[in-house]
Amino acid sequence: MTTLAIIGGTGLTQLSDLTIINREQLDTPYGSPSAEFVTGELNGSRIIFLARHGNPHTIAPHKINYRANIWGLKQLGVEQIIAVAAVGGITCEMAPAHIAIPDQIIDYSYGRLHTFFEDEAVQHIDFTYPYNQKLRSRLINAAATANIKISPLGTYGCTQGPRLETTAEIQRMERDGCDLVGMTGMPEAALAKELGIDYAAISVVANWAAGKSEGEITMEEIERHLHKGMANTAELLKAFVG
Ligand SMILES: CSC[C@H]1O[C@H](OP(=O)(O)O)[C@H](O)[C@@H]1O
Ligand code: HPA
Repeated sequence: MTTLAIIGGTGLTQLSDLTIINREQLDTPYGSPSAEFVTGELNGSRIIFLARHGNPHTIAPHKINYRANIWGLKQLGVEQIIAVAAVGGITCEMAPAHIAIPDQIIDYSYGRLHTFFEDEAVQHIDFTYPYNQKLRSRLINAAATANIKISPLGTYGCTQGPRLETTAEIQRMERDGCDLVGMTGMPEAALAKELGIDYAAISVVANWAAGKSEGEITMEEIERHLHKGMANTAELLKAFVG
């Protein structure tokens, strides 16, 4: 049986529907992962859960030890990852609380430890399709089963954070072709690909990106929209594993 992991981000530090079987703290050659790896049953299926920012949420996006997280999951035999990430919505379909299954990435982050291939013979992985197409299709089908409206495509732009973007930055990202903006999609997706783990993402829109609505972005609106978006995400995940 394929071992599936779910990585939770902002608004998803734990899966409330998970029946916990085991919690494991791991060390890796790359240092400590963000949190303990939680094994449990979700809708009758065995999964491993990891809180990307720690539990409680204390690790900023640029401080996450992405290599330790992905290495730890590989050590536990994980072959597939569904990553859940809060995002800002850039294009008009990506309204707050909406869910998208992105198909492309543009990486604007910098200075992150972003590869496992440093000290040995250089390896260049193919990254034409950063997200696994079969996992994406399964997520899209699961959304239909659970009757949740989603966008089946979208380009995710990964910024450095932790600050949010300026209006001009978002305008430039839109010209580049980004539909969504977040801070953690990279190097997470590329590291999974380097280790041969199938990876797909659920992007949950927390707010209109900077300059796409009146005024400034508030944490209050982010929390409100995420509350709704994460309730749908929980249903989507149950349909996906069920
Ligand atoms: C204002 S919330 C920003 C925070 O939320 C996202 O986290 P994650 O991708 O782990 O859900 C975003 O990337 C930022 O880290
Ligand atoms: O507006 C945003 N920008 C970057 N990351 C985010 N995560 C949630 N909202 C945002």
